[in-house]
Order: sequence, then C-alpha cells, then structure tokens
Amino acid sequence: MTKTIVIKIGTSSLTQPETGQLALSTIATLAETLCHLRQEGHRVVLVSSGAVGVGCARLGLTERPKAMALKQAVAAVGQGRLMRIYDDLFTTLSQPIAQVLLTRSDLVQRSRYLNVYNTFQELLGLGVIPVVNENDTVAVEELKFGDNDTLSALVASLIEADWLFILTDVDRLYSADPRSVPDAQPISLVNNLKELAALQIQTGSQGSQWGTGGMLTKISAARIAIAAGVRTVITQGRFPHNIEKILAGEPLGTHFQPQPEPTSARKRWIAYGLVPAGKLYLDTGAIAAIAQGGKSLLAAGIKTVEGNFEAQAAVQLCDHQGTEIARGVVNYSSEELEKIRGCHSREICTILGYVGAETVIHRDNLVLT
Ligand SMILES: Nc1ncnc2c1ncn2[C@@H]1O[C@H](COP(=O)(O)OP(=O)(O)O)[C@@H](O)[C@H]1O
Ligand SMILES: N[C@@H](CCC(=O)OP(=O)(O)O)C(=O)O
Repeated sequence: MTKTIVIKIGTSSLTQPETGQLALSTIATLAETLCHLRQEGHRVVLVSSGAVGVGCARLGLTERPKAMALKQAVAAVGQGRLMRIYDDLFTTLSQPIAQVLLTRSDLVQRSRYLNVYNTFQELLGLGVIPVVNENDTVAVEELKFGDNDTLSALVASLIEADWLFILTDVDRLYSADPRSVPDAQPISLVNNLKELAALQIQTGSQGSQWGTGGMLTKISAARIAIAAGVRTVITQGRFPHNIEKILAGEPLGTHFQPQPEPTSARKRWIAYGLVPAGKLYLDTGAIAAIAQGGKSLLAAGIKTVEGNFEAQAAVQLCDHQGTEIARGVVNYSSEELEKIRGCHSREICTILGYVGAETVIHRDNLVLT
C-alpha cells in the first residue's frame, strides 16, 4: 500500500565528524533507499540539513558560525552545494527531485500554509522527491524553525504523512545521552505522551559539533508528529537501508506510536503553524475546563495577560508556573483582556462599552499541546 514517508537527515549523518567533509557513501545509500521507496510506489519527502555544515567545509571554516549574518551567508554557499550533490545522485538513479526552502512565516499565514500544502501534493503527484530545508539565508531570528527536526515534523503533519524517520548519529533514543552516560538505557517504543513524560529522558542541552538541536528537538518533533497521527522513528543515519528494514517490521530505532485520534488539520495549524504572540496564565478551574472538559476559554479563568497582541492572534495558555497546556486564537486584544480578565462574560459589554464575543477563545480555535 502506498505510504507517505518523510525522512529527515541531520548534519551529523551527512558529514564526517572529524573533517566536516561530506559522508558520500551515506548520502549515496540514502539516495538509493529513497529511490527504492519511490519504486515501491511510496510518496517520499526528504528533509535535509547540512547547508551550514557543507558551507563551512566549502569555505574552510572549522566551527559552526554563531553570528546570524555569517551563518546565513555560509548556508547560501552550502545549500547550493548540497543540492548539486543530491541532484547528481538522484539523476543517476533517474529520480527527479525538487528543492523546497521554507521559513516559519510560510506556515503562519493560512493561505500560504495551504499553498505549501498544494505544492507538496503536486510534487508528490508528479513522482518527485521534494528536498526540504529551512531557508536559512532569509529566515529572521523571531520567525525561524531553528532546527530541522521541528521542520520535518511540521512537514509530516502538513502533508499527513504515515511515517517520519529522523535519522541521526545514534541508533535510537536513550534514557540519557549515551555519549556522557555510558549505562543509559535504550528505548525501543514510546506508546503515548504520558509514557514519554514518565521516561524522564535526559537530553543534555545541545547536539553534536555540527548538529543544531540535539535529542531535545527530536523528541519535541516526535510529539508534534504523533499528535498529527504520524508514526515517528528515531534511527541511525549511517545506515539508510534500515528505513526499508523498519518498514518491513524490524525492531530498529525508537518508535513513537501515533495518537489514535489525530488533531484536526486546522487545529494543527493553530498549534504549530501560528507563532504565539503572548501568554495567558489561567486559574485551575479554567485549566480543568479546557484540558478535561474540552470547553472554551472564558475571561473569568484568566489571571494574567502577557505580551501585546491584537484580536485573532495566537497565544499560549499556561498554568501558574508558565507551563504551556494549550494554544488558541483569541477573540480579544491584550489591551481588552487586561480589562476583562477575571470577569464574568456578562460583564464584558459594560466594561468594554461594546458587545464582544462570549468566549475569549472558542473551543474550535483551541488546541491542547
Ligand atoms: N537521551 C539521548 N539519547 C540519544 N542521544 C542523545 C540523548 N541526549 C542527547 N543525545 C545526543 O544527541 C545527538 C544527536 O543530535 P544532533 O547532533 O543535533 O544530531 P543531528 O545532526 O542528527 O540533528 C547525539 O549524538 C547524542 O549525543
Ligand atoms: N537548516 C540548517 C539545519 C539546522 C539543523 O537542524 O541541523 P541538524 O541538527 O543537523 O538537523 C542547515 O541546513 O544547516
């Protein structure tokens, strides 16, 4: 049966750790594997990092640049180089590919989000393998995906993929970073988010020398993907053939079971497409109503308003400690919310001097995160 499969490969797998030079045999095997998947009729998307790493190697830089402008310039050098290599390999195997460079802002506006969706559908319909990366050269700090793990999960969610493979330089997820904790326990299967929380996985703060997010961003990517109904696997990039073995049922890597009832496409856009412009801190009654009761958010449950935003902005809904529990699109601006927070809905008209919405966030515009 035809499946839609997203494969994300990180810099740590695409380059050799000692020199930063391209890991040609890995890339060639990856191309072969993806072509096999295409020949079997699957729809395949590759999310490839490496623009900055390859750009550094090309320019003789020995460490990943920290300054934004330099990083953007280096990515411009590396992205072209990377695509040249992919195109050479895939062309040898008679497989057409396409470059898709995305920025966070492409997903914020609903019309652009749908446009990106349509472009993917056309490319996949044409039998092309889209090769996706963040458009590092133009992305601005406030509107960055920041790491391709998140980007790959958002792409998998957007196109409603069946599988997301996150290829990295470790064979699977461990209870702690196996580089610094030698007795860290391997994790083969995560059945749901509750189980994930109970595992209390330690990730350290960052990844390998050339990687960006480390394991932390892979876990949050898995959370986004499974909420969208995408089965997610973290596995080793050095052996791309393992993807086919995993699809055939071999127990390799760490598997995250998809949520049985995926969040709707529009709610996924609210949760992960939109960029929150502020925070609302809620009382315990409001949290229970939203989290357990599936209710709308009323002004009475808001304790504190943080940030400056207009009506129709996305905001994070947090408990008193600032832990996010949900996101939603507000019916009131931050200025209005300052006036009506803690009040009963029937008082809104008197306080503001006009009739507004009864809810601050209607449940159709609210999604648990
Ligand atoms: N709990 C963990 N399990 C496995 N690896 C971990 C864990 N915590 C941190 N890591 C580190 O994450 C690294 C992979 O992240 P990163 O370098 O960003 O890879 P990539 O370039 O593939 O995105 C591994 O090399 C490993 O040292
Ligand atoms: N867009 C960046 C990749 C950022 C990133 O997430 O890197 P990695 O942790 O290696 O997957 C690049 O192409 O260099």
